[in-house]
Amino acid sequence: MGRLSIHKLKEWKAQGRRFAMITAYDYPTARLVEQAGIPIILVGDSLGSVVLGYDSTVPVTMDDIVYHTRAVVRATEKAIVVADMPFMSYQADPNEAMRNAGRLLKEGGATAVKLEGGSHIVPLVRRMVEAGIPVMGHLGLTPQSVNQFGGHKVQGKTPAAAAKLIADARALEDAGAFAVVLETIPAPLARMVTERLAIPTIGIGAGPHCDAQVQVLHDMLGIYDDRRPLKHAKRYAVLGAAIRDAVRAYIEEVEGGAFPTAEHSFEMDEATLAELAQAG
Ligand SMILES: Nc1nc(=O)c2c([nH]1)NC[C@@H]1CN(c3ccc(C(=O)N[C@@H](CCC(=O)O)C(=O)O)cc3)CN21
Ligand SMILES: CC(C)C(=O)C(=O)O
Ligand SMILES: [Mg+2]
Repeated sequence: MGRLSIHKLKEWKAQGRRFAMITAYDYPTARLVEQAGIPIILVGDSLGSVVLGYDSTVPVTMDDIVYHTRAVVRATEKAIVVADMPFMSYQADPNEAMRNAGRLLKEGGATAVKLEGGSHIVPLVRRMVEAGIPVMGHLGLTPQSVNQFGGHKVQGKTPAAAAKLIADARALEDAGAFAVVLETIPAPLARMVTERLAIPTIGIGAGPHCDAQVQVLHDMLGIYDDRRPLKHAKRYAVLGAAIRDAVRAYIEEVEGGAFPTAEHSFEMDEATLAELAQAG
């Protein structure tokens, strides 16, 4: 049967059908999100924050993304798997960018790649699409530029910044991008972009009018229930507390001798045991 086609997404938009994308970085979580019916999985460079413990996405490498993409691809058969191109894997040199994008498809097994940025990456996006590499765009709060922005701040708030974002979105569509992520921008601006494009917009902190939404899995699942929740994220579960409680119960049972019992232990037959005892 194969994976969902990227071309379906434009049809879904035309039909007014909304959809969800979610991040996953490993085999068990990718399996679970596919079983739940997610059509698109993003192997986001947010893995730097949520699984590798960095305080931004800047340190994430090509090798990190390839490694995690392979695990996600092994776990799934239907979902479109999009791999984030990490910081400095496409900004320095277009030829290197092409080879890196190729690696994500050839070695990683991804269906598509995602790049942050607007008009300045449009020629590269066109070249990738012409080479057979499906590209998802990413505008607004592009976390790889956190040091340029001076923090994770709402983008596109001034008339000039909003106009630039709309122009960038159009340029990405013209270059052949199959969808565009809009991150942390005012909801009315995301609505305007959504109305003006034929390709789907995928929002995160971009309001309810986008064609699709994306969330970081670990935020949704409440893995970090001790941190202040990000405004754009909604906790659909509190797995942090559930994991901590389970590990506490395990520690207590080991320390108190309640685990393991016969139920989780293996027997030996009486004859072998007798022979062993005799041998001294
Ligand atoms: N766990 C996690 N979730 C994410 O969505 C995420 C990451 N990590 N790491 C990579 C980037 C960084 N992102 C971030 C990080 C912080 C804010 C933040 O602090 N937002 C403020 C609102 C910003 C404003 O008011 O201008 C907030 O209060 O949530 C937003 C996006 C999004 N991505
Ligand atoms: C938040 C999404 C859009 C992302 O780029 C990531 O998870 O890295
Ligand atoms: Mg990312």
